[in-house]
Amino acid sequence: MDQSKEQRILNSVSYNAVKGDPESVINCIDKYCSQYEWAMNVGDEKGTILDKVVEEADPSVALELGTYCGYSAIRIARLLKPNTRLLTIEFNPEFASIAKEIIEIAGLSEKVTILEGHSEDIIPQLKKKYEVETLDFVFLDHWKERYAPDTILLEECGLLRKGSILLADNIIYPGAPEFIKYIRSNKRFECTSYPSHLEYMKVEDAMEKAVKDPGAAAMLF
Ligand SMILES: Nc1ncc2ncn(CCCCCNC(=O)c3cc(-c4ccc(F)cc4)cc(O)c3O)c2n1
Ligand SMILES: [Mg+2]
Repeated sequence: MDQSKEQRILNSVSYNAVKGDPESVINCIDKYCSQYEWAMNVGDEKGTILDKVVEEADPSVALELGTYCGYSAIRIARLLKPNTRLLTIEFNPEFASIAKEIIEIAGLSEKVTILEGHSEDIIPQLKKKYEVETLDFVFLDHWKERYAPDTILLEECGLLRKGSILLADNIIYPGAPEFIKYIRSNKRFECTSYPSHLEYMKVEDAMEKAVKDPGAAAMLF
């Protein structure tokens, strides 16, 4: 049976990356996907935006929707403080198991929990089954048509607090028009657009940050 592209990415990381060094895993995946096979990792240009927003959020509990090979999970988890955690949801079992191995090579298995399933099924379980109170940071990188309904679901499940930060990938390409319409017209969120490029390509793309009730936190003091 021929290997999948994701298996070939794992082979490259396993052979070339320095065990326990997240930066070397990130660089290895970016090198492989720009030189040999394109893959839908957030990449280094948008990854730098992700890094800055994660540092701004300084989350105790972070959620990622759409793990894929674990590239963005590693970018997020390498910036997390001790005793903080990232939960990441992936429904494709092959991707979930490849991501688990790549996250292990990066030495970040303690900080990252991969939850296998559909976001719409797992989000309602986060409070009770995964002992989440509220989410400080959410990275949306799964089905683009699920960005808006899952943001509403996170709200309905009481998982967002004043100051929770959402960051969404692929606002231009493939695009998430319903999400943009929803989030920019919702007075509870303050939105910022970060123009960039599609991973490993010269195609325009962007990320959207949405902070819930930003002013409210400031008004308390
Ligand atoms: N509900 C639920 N719950 C849990 C889940 N886990 C996985 N999924 C499904 C996720 C399926 C992959 C999502 N990501 C993308 O589709 C994506 C695509 C491109 C792209 C593609 C072709 C081009 F020519 C150009 C650009 C680039 C990106 O950066 C992308 O992120 C889930 N869904
Ligand atoms: Mg993406």
